[in-house]
Amino acid sequence: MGFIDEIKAKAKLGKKTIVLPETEDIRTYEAAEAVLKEGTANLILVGSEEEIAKNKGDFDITGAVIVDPKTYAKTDAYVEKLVELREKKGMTPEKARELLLTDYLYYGVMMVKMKDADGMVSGACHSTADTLRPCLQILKTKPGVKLVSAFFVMVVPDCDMGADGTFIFADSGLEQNPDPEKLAAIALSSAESFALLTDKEPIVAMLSHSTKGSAKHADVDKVLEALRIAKENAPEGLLLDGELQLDAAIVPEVGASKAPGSPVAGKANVLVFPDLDAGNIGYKLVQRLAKAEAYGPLTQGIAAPVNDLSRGCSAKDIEGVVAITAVQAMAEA
Ligand SMILES: CC(C)(COP(=O)(O)OP(=O)(O)OC[C@H]1O[C@@H](n2cnc3c(N)ncnc32)[C@H](O)[C@@H]1OP(=O)(O)O)[C@@H](O)C(=O)NCCC(=O)NCCS
Ligand SMILES: CC(=O)OP(=O)(O)O
Repeated sequence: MGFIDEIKAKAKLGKKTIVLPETEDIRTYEAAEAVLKEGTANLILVGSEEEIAKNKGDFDITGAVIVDPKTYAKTDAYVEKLVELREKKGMTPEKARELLLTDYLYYGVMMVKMKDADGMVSGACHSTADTLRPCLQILKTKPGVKLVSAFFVMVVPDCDMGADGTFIFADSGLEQNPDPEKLAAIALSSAESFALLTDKEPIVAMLSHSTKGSAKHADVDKVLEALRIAKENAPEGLLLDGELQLDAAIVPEVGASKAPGSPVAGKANVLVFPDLDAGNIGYKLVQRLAKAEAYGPLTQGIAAPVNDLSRGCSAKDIEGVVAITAVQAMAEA
């Protein structure tokens, strides 16, 4: 079974409830039909009956619960809670009501916050900043984790590197220029995400344009400092090394020649990029040129699972991310 089929099989056992707030986008309905047919999650769609009937085309979404913020019985409770959470940031009851009635992403996040849903998936027609800002503001970081970060699960066809072609790429979606402490936190969260989603041992490479001192630069020093911090905080036995170039990280012969003795070189399956430019460009290169499946940006370190999508995603990508979100929610329970 491939990565996503294994995830779907797990998701079916938990049957979590996932919110899809982007009811203006036809891909939402195509994905919803597939999710409901396969039984990987229960679904909540946010919007009015009329909007949804107009936007859904011929897709069959029987079984999805439709929540209209204007009439839903819990909207007042969401307004009250949002004010309580964001009062110090200037949130008033009037602003909260206006926001929740007009921005379905905020509404969906409040449903997760109030435990009326187990997770949310959006980002097919909203930028990552607009998708993640409500989650960061309302759900916040999980206790004991330094920051929320974003990763992709990449499944590369006909590839014997990584875990038979499956990798995590991080951070490819959120933290623009992580300092060493943040980069270390990204590495440790990514190792946990890999273990959770693949049931395989994470092998973590801190990527750079240098391998073991082959280049000198402040950017290399940043990765080395991140590695030092990550090692200090890592669970015992975690395979983690750097600084490694991409080829040294994933190609066994290159790893053996550039970084002999490294426990990671040549077999890494978790790739930690030095910044978001590298991570975002890197995932899109592999997705578009190697025709890899790319699931994400998935969040980690957040108090409840809310995941993003690329605006270039397909309905199949949404369907996959719904199943992944359900599996993350099962781990939270
Ligand atoms: C996600 C992002 C929008 C957050 O930044 P922002 O909008 O400027 O918002 P702020 O910095 O005001 O942060 C909003 C809240 O989120 C929190 N936050 C921001 N980044 C965070 C992180 N990585 N982890 C945890 N909390 C975070 C802030 O502390 C703040 O909380 P507060 O409002 O309670 O004080 C920003 O990091 C971003 O644009 N990232 C790049 C996204 C992108 O374009 N990716 C490429 C395509 S995938
Ligand atoms: C992840 C990502 O790059 O998102 P988008 O393509 O929507 O900017």
